[in-house]
Formats: sequence, structure tokens, C-alpha cells
Amino acid sequence: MQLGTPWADGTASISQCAINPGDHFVYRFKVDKPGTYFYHGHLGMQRSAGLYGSLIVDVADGQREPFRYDGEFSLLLSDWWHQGVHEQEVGLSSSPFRWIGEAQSVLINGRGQYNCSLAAQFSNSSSSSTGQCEFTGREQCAPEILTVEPNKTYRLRIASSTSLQSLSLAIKNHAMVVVEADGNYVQPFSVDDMDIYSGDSYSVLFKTDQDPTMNYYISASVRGRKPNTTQALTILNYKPNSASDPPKLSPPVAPAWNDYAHSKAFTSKIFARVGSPAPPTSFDRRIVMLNTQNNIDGAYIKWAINNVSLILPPTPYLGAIKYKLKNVFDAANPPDDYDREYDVMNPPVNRNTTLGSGVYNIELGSTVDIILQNANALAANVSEIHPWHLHGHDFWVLGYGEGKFNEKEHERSLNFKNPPLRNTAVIFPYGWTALRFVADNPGVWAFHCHIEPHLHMGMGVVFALGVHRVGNIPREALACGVTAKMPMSNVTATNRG
Ligand SMILES: O=C1O[C@H]([C@@H](O)CO)C(O)=C1O
Repeated sequence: MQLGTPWADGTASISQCAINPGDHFVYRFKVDKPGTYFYHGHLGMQRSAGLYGSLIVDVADGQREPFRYDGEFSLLLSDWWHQGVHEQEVGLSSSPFRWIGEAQSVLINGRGQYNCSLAAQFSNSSSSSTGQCEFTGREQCAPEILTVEPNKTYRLRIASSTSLQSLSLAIKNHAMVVVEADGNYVQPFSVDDMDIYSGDSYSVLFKTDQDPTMNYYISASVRGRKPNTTQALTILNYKPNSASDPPKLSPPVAPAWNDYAHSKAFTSKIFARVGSPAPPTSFDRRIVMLNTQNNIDGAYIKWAINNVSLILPPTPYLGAIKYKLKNVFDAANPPDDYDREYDVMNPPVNRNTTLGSGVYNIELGSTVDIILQNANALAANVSEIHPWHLHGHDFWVLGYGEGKFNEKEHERSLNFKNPPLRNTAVIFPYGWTALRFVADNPGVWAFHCHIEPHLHMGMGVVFALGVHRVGNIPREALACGVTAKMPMSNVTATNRG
């Protein structure tokens, strides 16, 4: 959560300067909550470049998880393009616009398949010429096998650091009981497959109670966009079978990419674990955020929130606000609402948007509601999934709905009793999602679509709160833009102890 250390949040141009090649930056922060997390680069398309890893926080000594298991595995899901990230970045900010397209592979712990299959024996030879993957001599490409003993319970920690793809995860013939989401316990529920969006993390428990003479496929399949990427596979290997025994049963079949009813059914099963704190019953401020795809100068393609497309300044906001620097960014707050006459079901009538700093000044300690309102993209009949991620805080997910959010009609449908506490929540096509959080962590925090090219195209905002309460920012976080030129006597020495 970065309580008291907003400069260690890792968001370039927001909480710190980007780390130059050859430079280093020490991230020192308190791990305040056990759970399944991950870290990644937050500049340009660095996730697409592979800059990410898992981060698992154990329960403190003497404490126990509210569930039991015999062993655990960690799966970090990601996606991989053959095109280099600089070409991706340049394409996204070019006119004409060049979209990155779907990933060439989905990766499970950094390993994936391309032009070959782990399940070739099940491929329909008339529709696919994909042969069996052969790893001899290329062992670094071999999947990471999950070797288990029969009749035990395992915890699977899953996180998605994909740049683009939404995924469905399944273990053939094994149900999964979801127990944790984004570092918070949820009321356990059982599923055969689960949606995992970029930025999400989960723990599930599964029992090795199936025929132990066989191995089974674990699959991660693309959802939410028309897939052009084959299912990523790895193997659940029951001891003492050989890990290279091909599973006798075919891989799990994922729900259709656009079966949003299936996704909504999964989302609607997630509640806070009984005994979790409920949200405050009222809010101090409600910000309704319309998500649109737009043009700038009639040429470039951007995403905008209430018609502001985020562009980050050379001087990070945290130092700029703390040291009250003038004219380093446009300090005008973006609007708290959009013109409710806007037709969310059709392409924008006026396609043009404006660039802005996206900084909302939020009162420290206040309760803030965010209503994320999806809309039609530039092309007709297109509205995409966007997983929104908040830094520095968790939020309660109060509800989801179809079409345009409307206080009179929808307020009563929100869940104030046991909404799950999370830091990532999706908006479905043509729908809305309602969130509530208590803005109690002083700092400057990004809130953005976790799809990396979308953030790169402006799909984010920034919350600044209680910055006067922020302690001494380490110099390394200020070594760029206007803060780099400040007399160093204004800045206390580094936080290196
Ligand atoms: O941001 C995006 O741009 C493309 C398309 O809308 C324009 O080419 C796409 O699929 C996105 O998600």
C-alpha cells in the first residue's frame, strides 16, 4: 500500500523520476498486508518488455491464514510480442496509428508456446498444422510443471501482469476455490474457470482428488478481445507420474472470448470474507468518469477520462506539489462528471479530446466514490474491457451495471454490506462499475486502466492528497525536471538508513 512511502510506489512522472540506464533506485517500504502481489516497470511499455515479477507477502510470525493447504505454487501470467517495445510505443503515438495487435504468446511464469502446442495430440489436423513442442536443447522454453501429490490441497497464487490480454485460467477436471483477491480475503467460492484481468491477483485452493494415474493441463486463454493467441498450457503432474507423460484428457475449453455473461457471473461471486470491515455508508465526493476513445488533432488516437487524456510531465507530481512548484503542470482539476446527455452506446459525435495532467486534488481522510462509465469506442459497436487499478489504496467494489449509471435507478443496487476490497476492478463493455475508497494515504497516486497501451494512450488520472504530510522524499526520486534544479538544502538527505 506504500503507507508513508509514496515515493517508493514506482510510477514515473507521478511519484518519482524514471530511473536512468545505469542508475539505481532503492525501493524501501513497509509490507503492510500478507497476500499475492506483483511488481512491474511503470514507464512506457516496460511490462510488454518483460519488466515484472511476483511479490508474495507471508503472514506475520505467529499469525495464520484463514484456510489451510499443504503446498503452494505461484503463477505469474503475462503476454509477449515479437515486435520490440519501442516500435510498439512509437506506433501507438504515430499518425497513422499503429495498434500493437494481439500478443504472439501468453506466458505462464515467463514461458509460453509459439508455433507448437503442448497438446498437439488433441489438435484437429485439418484445422491446425501445429506440431508438438520439442524442448530438447531449448529447456529454457519448457513450461514450469506443477508437481503435486495425490489427495492434498494446494494454494495457487495467480497474478496477471499482461500488457493487454484478459485471461481465463482453468485446471482440467479440478475445481478452484477462490480465497484471496488483490491481497484481501474473499468469501470462498468454487469455480471451474476464472477470469483474470491485467493487474488482478488471486489465490485459489484446489484438491488433487482426481485420477492420480494421469497428468492434467492447466490453461490460460485470451478473453475479452478476439483472440489471435493460442492458449498457454502447462501441466499439473501427479506424483509419481513422469512430468513428460502427456495428459490423456484434452485441455480445458475456455468460454468464448465475448461471453461477457460468463465474466459477469464470475465477478458477481466475489464478496469480502465474512468479518471484513464494511465501507463507510456515505461518501464525501463522487467522481463519475466517462471512458472514451478519441482523436487529438484529428489524427492521433487517445483514450480520455471526462474528455481529458493523461499526459505526464517531466517533473513528477509528488515533488512538484510538495515543494509548491509553479507552472510545472496544469493544476486545474479535471471535471468530476461528464455531460450525462452523452450517448455511451454510440461513437463520439465530437471525436476530439484534449491532453491534461489529470490531477484531482482529494481531501485527506475523505470517502470518495468513483463511478467508471464505459462507452462506445471510435468504431461503431465496439466497447472494450478496461481493468482499472488504484495505487496507494484499496477500494470496495460496490457494484456493476449495464448502460449508463443513473443515481435514481442504481444507487439502491449497490452493495454496502459485503463488497470485496480490491485494487483492480474491471468495467465491462457498455457498462459501469462503482467503487468507494477512503483517501487516507498521503501522496500522489495513479488510477488507471491497467492495459498498458491504453495507459500509454492517456487512460488514467491522478489523485493528490495530503501531500504536505508526506515525509522527506529521497533525492533519487527528484533527480529530474524542475526538482533536479532545486537547491539540495531544500531536500533532506536520502532515506538510506
Ligand atoms: O486502444 C486500442 O486501439 C485499438 C483500436 O481501437 C484502434 O486501432 C484497439 O483494439 C484498442 O484497444
